[in-house]
Amino acid sequence: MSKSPIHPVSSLDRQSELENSPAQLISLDRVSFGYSHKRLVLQDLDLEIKQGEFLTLLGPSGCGKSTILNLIAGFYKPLLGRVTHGGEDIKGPSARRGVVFQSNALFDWMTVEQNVGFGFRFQAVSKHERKKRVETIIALVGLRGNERKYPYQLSGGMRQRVAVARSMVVQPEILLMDEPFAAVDVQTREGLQEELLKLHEQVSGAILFVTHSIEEAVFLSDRIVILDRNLGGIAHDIKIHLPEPRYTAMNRVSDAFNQYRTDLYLKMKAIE
Ligand SMILES: Nc1ncnc2c1ncn2[C@@H]1O[C@H](COP(=O)(O)OP(=O)(O)OP(=O)(O)O)[C@@H](O)[C@H]1O
Repeated sequence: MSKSPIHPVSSLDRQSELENSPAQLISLDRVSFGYSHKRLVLQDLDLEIKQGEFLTLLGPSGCGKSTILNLIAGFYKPLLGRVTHGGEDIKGPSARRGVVFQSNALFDWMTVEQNVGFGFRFQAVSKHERKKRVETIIALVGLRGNERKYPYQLSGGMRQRVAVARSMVVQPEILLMDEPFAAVDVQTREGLQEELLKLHEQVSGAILFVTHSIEEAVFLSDRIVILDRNLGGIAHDIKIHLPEPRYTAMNRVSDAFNQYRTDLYLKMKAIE
């Protein structure tokens, strides 16, 4: 991604910045939700996401991670309680909230830059501004030089970068990512994680990330929430303090990383 200088910030600075920020971006307030009358997936759930925060949802299969993401995206409405963005009820999808899934449909007949530019479909942005923003985001996700390629000419990792760029080009206040790197090989996945952290440093949005991987969650997040299927809610809410810049390889092997991993593994085992 971009080679612009990144100023190292200590993890304490980053965490205290988030702690001192009064700005709650997204709020789930006593939310209950179920797909049928027989079972509530979420029960009386409270969750807040701050501006700029990188929050990951972890938990056993079926605990409701994607459901929370879809409620915030505006694809579903809560049965009870409120889901708000900047204090206003979320009534449907909005460009203020970008969504990236495990596999994203790119338009096969459009080039990379046309696919990315498609993010503007609901926005009144001048042609000049569009072009500038498409160029910038393509550089940020490491796709410079591939602007004229078609999806069939790209690897799986590159296609995911296009999907991320398309969601971010409209500068959403939060990016909702549902297992976005689950379908790519391990090495590509590590590269994408590092690039996402750099992107997150350079654009001022929050990220809500869903994954099954404890390692991925620890490497990426400011905060991890573990959901418990039986509670229909939050079992643990953990702040992650790792040295900045977060994307360095050391952060995958340090003692602090291993301690978080062990702690989260045991917590997950206890609720499975
Ligand atoms: N469209 C749907 N219709 C009916 N039930 C659904 C639907 N989507 C999800 N569910 C059920 O709701 C529960 C929560 O699903 P959800 O996908 O939110 O969990 P998850 O934690 O993201 O799971 P996974 O880790 O397996 O992706 C599961 O029991 C699932 O089977």
